[in-house]
Amino acid sequence: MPEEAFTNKPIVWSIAGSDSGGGAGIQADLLTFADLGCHGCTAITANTAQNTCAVDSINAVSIDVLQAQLQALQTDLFPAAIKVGLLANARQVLAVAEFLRALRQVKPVPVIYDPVAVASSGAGLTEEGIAAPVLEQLLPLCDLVTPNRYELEWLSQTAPAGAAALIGAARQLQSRGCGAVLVTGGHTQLRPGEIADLLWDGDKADWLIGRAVPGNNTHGTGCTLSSAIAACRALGYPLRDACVLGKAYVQRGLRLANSDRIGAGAGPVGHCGWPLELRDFPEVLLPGEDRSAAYGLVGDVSTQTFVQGFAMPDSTELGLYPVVDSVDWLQRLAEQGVRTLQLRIKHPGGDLRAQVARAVDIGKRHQLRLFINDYWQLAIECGAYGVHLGQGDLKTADLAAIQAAGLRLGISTHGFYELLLAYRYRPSYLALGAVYATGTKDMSGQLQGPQKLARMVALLPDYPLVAIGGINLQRVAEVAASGVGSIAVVSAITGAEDYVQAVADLRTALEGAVPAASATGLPC
Ligand SMILES: Cc1ncc(COP(=O)(O)OP(=O)(O)O)c(N)n1
Ligand SMILES: Cc1ncsc1CCOP(=O)(O)O
Ligand SMILES: [Mg+2]
Repeated sequence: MPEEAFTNKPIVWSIAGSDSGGGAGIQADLLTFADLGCHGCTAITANTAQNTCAVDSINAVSIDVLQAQLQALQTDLFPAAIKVGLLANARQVLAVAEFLRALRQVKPVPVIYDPVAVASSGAGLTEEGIAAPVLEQLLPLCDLVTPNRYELEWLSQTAPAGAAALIGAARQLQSRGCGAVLVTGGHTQLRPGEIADLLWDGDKADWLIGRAVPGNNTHGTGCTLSSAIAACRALGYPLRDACVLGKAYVQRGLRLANSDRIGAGAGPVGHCGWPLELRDFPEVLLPGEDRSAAYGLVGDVSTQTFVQGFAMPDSTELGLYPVVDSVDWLQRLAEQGVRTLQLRIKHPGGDLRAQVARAVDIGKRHQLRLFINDYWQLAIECGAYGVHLGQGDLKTADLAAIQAAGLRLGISTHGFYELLLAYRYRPSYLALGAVYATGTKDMSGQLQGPQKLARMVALLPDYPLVAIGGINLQRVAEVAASGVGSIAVVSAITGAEDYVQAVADLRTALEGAVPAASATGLPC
């Protein structure tokens, strides 16, 4: 392996207990960090004696020993994210909170807290009386808290029955000062066969619905989930993407470890590498779905009818896809033989309807796959080939009308969560971006880079996918290595000195490019 493979790994800490059985606690955390490409460090809070059947003893370390570990790490191995797990007593909670508060002054770091209080075997893992210091001192320092149903009851002091009550309890817990709450669904099936995690970020409730995996190898799922989320935050994934990836990682571990026989009790969940298969990823529950009621979303703000399945393009490979702001540009590029095009008018002047009608006419004459950005009503009225919508538009556009009119639908996505959300509609294509920074549109906070792009493309290898954002001739090969079937460009064509040459060069580069398994940045 080349030397660079060992450098630049983000450092993630686990402040948690040791599981002598090797299935949970820091043992699971370290396996997870390594699996996801991070370097794990530990500050051990307790040296538990346990196996797959029972927890025999907890054995908390002293505050001095805990602080010594944290100090040693801080001076040399500053973290990119921290996972906090088992804290054995109130003194440890206070010591960790004090340390995290001071660390925050040096540099803010994402903190993911898995409030381990009860093992899956039912054994209590902490002393009584830690809820108050957790709520008052620790919670406000956490970006995400990941309770299971029992831990949610413990911390919210409620016994939520049903989905709506779970949302209420999650909201209440988040209001104590943490950034977000992810309630894991392993102990409650709101619908048969579905294991749904609830993410409340202070703004919005999201249900991430996974399929139940039969089997007994569930030990360490909570630890693994929270450490996978911490690893993904350290790798630069935003919170929602990190939650989706963490859940997929656990799902993969449950699926692949299913046949393992380790110990006589609940065996350890597997640690089986980066999730690259769609079947391990959760579905994002969408407004208007039939099953919304089971997830407590009855009476929600949405008045949308949920529809799935839009007319598909004639090919999954849409090729070079220029996005232009005028009918004249459409005409010029159609004459160059470009087949996929988008009219994206951001500063309308003159008669918009007439422009869309002219564009549709050019599209028909040249047999274009012509998508109209934003103006979906005009696109329907003028009989366009398709429309392109952003994530925000999904809340307001009449998707049922677009589907009924037979128009194709392309949807913008920025990361794993939005990709999974948009895929639920089964649109005609999914756009992934912004791959690189671009002067055309402010995409700060939404940049993916070629490696994340490749990891997303891997989920949908046979679906029409479009990469967009900062793509130019020099970058085509790197983008195409992801396996994406189309690249959308604005300035690489409309800002070129010679657009005819630019079109020819981009097409040649795209046609000559080859998908590469190494584009995911993972061992092949
Ligand atoms: C192919 C393609 N992908 C993404 C976009 C961006 O669309 P949207 O999110 O609607 O943002 P605006 O283009 O409206 O600024 C796109 N236009 N085309
Ligand atoms: C519209 C849009 N959506 C995401 S990035 C982008 C702009 C792409 O423009 P360019 O190809 O010039 O970077
Ligand atoms: Mg738009």
